Amino acid sequence: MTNKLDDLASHFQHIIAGLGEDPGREGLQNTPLRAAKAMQFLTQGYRQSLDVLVNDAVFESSMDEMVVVQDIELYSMCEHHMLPFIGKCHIAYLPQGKVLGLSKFARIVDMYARRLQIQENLTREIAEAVEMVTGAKGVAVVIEAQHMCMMMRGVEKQNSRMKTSVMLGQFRKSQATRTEFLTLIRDR
Ligand SMILES: Nc1nc2c(ncn2[C@@H]2O[C@H](COP(=O)(O)OP(=O)(O)OP(=O)(O)O)[C@@H](O)[C@H]2O)c(=O)[nH]1
Ligand SMILES: [Zn+2]
Repeated sequence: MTNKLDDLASHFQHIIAGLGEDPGREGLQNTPLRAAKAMQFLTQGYRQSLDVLVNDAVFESSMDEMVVVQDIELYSMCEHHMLPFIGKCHIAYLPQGKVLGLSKFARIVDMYARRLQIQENLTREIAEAVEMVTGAKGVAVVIEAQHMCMMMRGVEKQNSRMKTSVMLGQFRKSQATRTEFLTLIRDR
């Protein structure tokens, strides 16, 4: 019985042959397995859970001012072309008795980014996860990214960036809160 990795590798072998290459030539002999491992890594978010990832790193705190974690690197793959989109994610929240361990923001970003995504859904999923885990009064997420499917192929535009934002709770209700967040991430 073949395992999932071997199965995936055999599909990559067909892809290589389908591209007109010889999968048996020396430089490509281990490529199907490497590519399969790389794709498994890049989609490991499907096999992770928020509970395990947060690992109870939610701490009681009287902090009730805005917390911002900005410039979290983001590597994802668009669900239309399975090509990378790469950028930065900024997250803010207004704690309500609980704060989240700092590294967990990056882990949450990675869990949702390591799936086939569109940027809009990725932004929303990150915001909703932070809201759920922290029970915050509000959560804001901004993603700025460049899409390889627009750069390397298609319209071939090298300098356009897509910005998406999701504002929940207080960030949605209050213009002042939104402005404070947007000013904080702009002044860098
Ligand atoms: N809104 C959104 N669109 C995306 C994202 N990633 C890729 N796309 C777009 O998805 C669309 C797919 O369009 P199609 O016309 O079906 O595919 P295509 O013929 O390869 O399109 P072109 O890229 O224009 O050549 C394209 O406009 C992509 O730019 C994303 O994260 N969000
Ligand atoms: Zn795409």
